[in-house]
Amino acid sequence: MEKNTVLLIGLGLIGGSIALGIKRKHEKCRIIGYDLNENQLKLAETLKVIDESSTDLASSATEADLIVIATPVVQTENIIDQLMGLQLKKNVIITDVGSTKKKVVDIARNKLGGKAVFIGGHPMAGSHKSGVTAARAHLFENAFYLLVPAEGENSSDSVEKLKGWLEGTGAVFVVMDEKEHDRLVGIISHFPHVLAASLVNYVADEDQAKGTLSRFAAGGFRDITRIASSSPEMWRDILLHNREVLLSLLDQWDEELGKIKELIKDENSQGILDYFTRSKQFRDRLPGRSKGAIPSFYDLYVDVEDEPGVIASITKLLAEEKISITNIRIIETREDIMGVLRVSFRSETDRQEAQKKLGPYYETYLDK
Ligand SMILES: NC(=O)C1=CN([C@@H]2O[C@H](COP(=O)(O)OP(=O)(O)OC[C@H]3O[C@@H](n4cnc5c(N)ncnc54)[C@H](O)[C@@H]3O)[C@@H](O)[C@H]2O)C=CC1
Ligand SMILES: O=C(O)C(=O)Cc1ccc(O)cc1
Repeated sequence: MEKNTVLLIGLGLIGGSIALGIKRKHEKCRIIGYDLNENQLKLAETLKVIDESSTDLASSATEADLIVIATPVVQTENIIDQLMGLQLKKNVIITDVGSTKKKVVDIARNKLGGKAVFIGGHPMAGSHKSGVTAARAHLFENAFYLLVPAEGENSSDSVEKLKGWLEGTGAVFVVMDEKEHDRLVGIISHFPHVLAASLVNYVADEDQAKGTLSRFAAGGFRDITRIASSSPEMWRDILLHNREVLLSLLDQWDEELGKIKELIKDENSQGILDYFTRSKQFRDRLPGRSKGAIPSFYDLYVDVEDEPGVIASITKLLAEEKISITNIRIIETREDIMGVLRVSFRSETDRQEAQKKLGPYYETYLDK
């Protein structure tokens, strides 16, 4: 039987993770990678994220049964344009992974017109890291994966086929239309990135003279600005694509800030308390790591004394149980005595076992 062929265009964090996810359930398929950046392409092959690399997009596309476009969203528009002029396989499915859907799906609908089935895709997990070295097969485990078929309900067979291809990602698929998609992710993902960047830039401007603010920047500031370390190019493209939604959210935001401004001005103690209580209640009820837009990293926080050998002691305990660590980092020093170590695992089971093993020796907790 002929081997199914997948073409992955753009081998960064997301493209690489999709390739690894596809291989989990389709071991025999052939994954061809294409990337404008030769280094990423070579790395992807060396790391066995893809089976072979291509420098000829056109000829690889004509061999593919599935084409996944995993480039920044403005590039995705150009790539659909290029694919349009080619003689593609009859039943090829084209999908993307971009954070915005309206522009891309509109273009696909107008340009591909029956030549191929286009189903927009958006895995709702990721990281502030870029590049194929950060790619992980489990990156999307239990995360929502939004699907936006260009042909609406007419493409339900193809949607099932695509879900089959992507089954190994472990994601939870939800189908919606492009308008609903862009508003939803505009609110819960794009807008928070704008706020994080603006907060950091504000502090940076204020900090210029003395450099004291960043020295004292506490956990809260770090927590809500982590995503400001994401790729500027990727976020530029997202803002250009989701312009209308973001402009309307910024207007509404003025109103929201106006409310708390009034409460402070009026020294309205009860009002301020209610404001924070309401937000705490909503935040506390958000789904945990099992589902949602928060990336599925399995982190365990460990209180440790800031002294030599502490990391070695923890890794030794975990090694005794053969629990693999994917990352380990000291994230905070408290009063120069205690530190918080964040240890990341591959799965929820590993995290639970680690907590059990470290429990008798260290105080551990799941959320910082
Ligand atoms: N980073 C994240 O957390 C998430 C990103 N996304 C979406 O995934 C897409 C990719 O993002 P990342 O993987 O994070 O970026 P990345 O920067 O890690 O990878 C993008 C890759 O695309 C390549 N590329 C750019 N233009 C190209 C072109 N015209 N032809 C071929 N290759 C090209 C780059 O060389 C790079 O290797 C973006 O559209 C983004 O909106 C979706 C969910 C999460
Ligand atoms: O790391 C984070 O907090 C993210 O926000 C990841 C992310 C980035 C872009 C997306 O379209 C979806 C998820």
